[in-house]
Amino acid sequence: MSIIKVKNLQKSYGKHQVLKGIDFQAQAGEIIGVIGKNGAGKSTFLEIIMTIKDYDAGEVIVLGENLDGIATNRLEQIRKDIAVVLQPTQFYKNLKVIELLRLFKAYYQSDIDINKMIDDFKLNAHKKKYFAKLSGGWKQIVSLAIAFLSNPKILILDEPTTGLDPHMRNILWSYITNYNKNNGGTVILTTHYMDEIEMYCDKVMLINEGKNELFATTENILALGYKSIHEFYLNKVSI
Ligand SMILES: Nc1ncnc2c1ncn2[C@@H]1O[C@H](COP(=O)(O)OP(=O)(O)OP(=O)(O)O)[C@@H](O)[C@H]1O
Repeated sequence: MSIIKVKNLQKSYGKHQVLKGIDFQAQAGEIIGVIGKNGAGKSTFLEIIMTIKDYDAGEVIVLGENLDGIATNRLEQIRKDIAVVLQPTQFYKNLKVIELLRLFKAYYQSDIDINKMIDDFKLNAHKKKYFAKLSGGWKQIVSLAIAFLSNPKILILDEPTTGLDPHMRNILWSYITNYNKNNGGTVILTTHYMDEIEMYCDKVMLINEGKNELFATTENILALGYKSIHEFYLNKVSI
């Protein structure tokens, strides 16, 4: 089942055209990595499909709805099915972890058991700490737990593991892949870590010079003769 379909997507900031024609598709249950150099337009692309940024031309269909001219009530309906984890945020600085989880459980009217979630995410030692005082890795893990409270059909992650140590990266990825396996949810993320693309993503989209230079499975890329996705990236993208 097609979850997201994007055709010839274009977006400029003033005179600076960032996206010059992106074609993209996500099927239910896929994990898709979006890669490209700093400033390539990855976050812009994610913000458009998470419905918080306008675009200039092209077609964007999310959960069967064309975003162009969509009615507000339908947009709100789509947004309920999308959860987003942006880069570590200080938004919640005055709340403790347990308070945050309770707050968002109430907000999403979630029937998820918070105590089980705290166990699953190994948050027992941290649940009474203020969010602002957690390390970057635990902030990301709490943000991910909050995102899961809405039981989203689509999970969008902007550089979820940037700055995390290898264990924290592993823990975060195990939650993401479990969510994907257990709920059949679709995950779309950006990362600069090519090993993560190779290990965890079904497909990869490379944005280069405003276009999707490639949209393929990781197996297909390696079958082209590259030793790794890292080698592929260095070969395809100039500084
Ligand atoms: N609100 C904005 N107004 C003007 N220019 C913007 C705005 N947001 C992004 N840009 C520019 O658009 C380009 C793409 O930015 P974007 O953040 O989408 O890239 P990115 O691929 O996510 O980069 P990075 O890997 O560094 O996070 C950059 O040149 C950026 O400066």
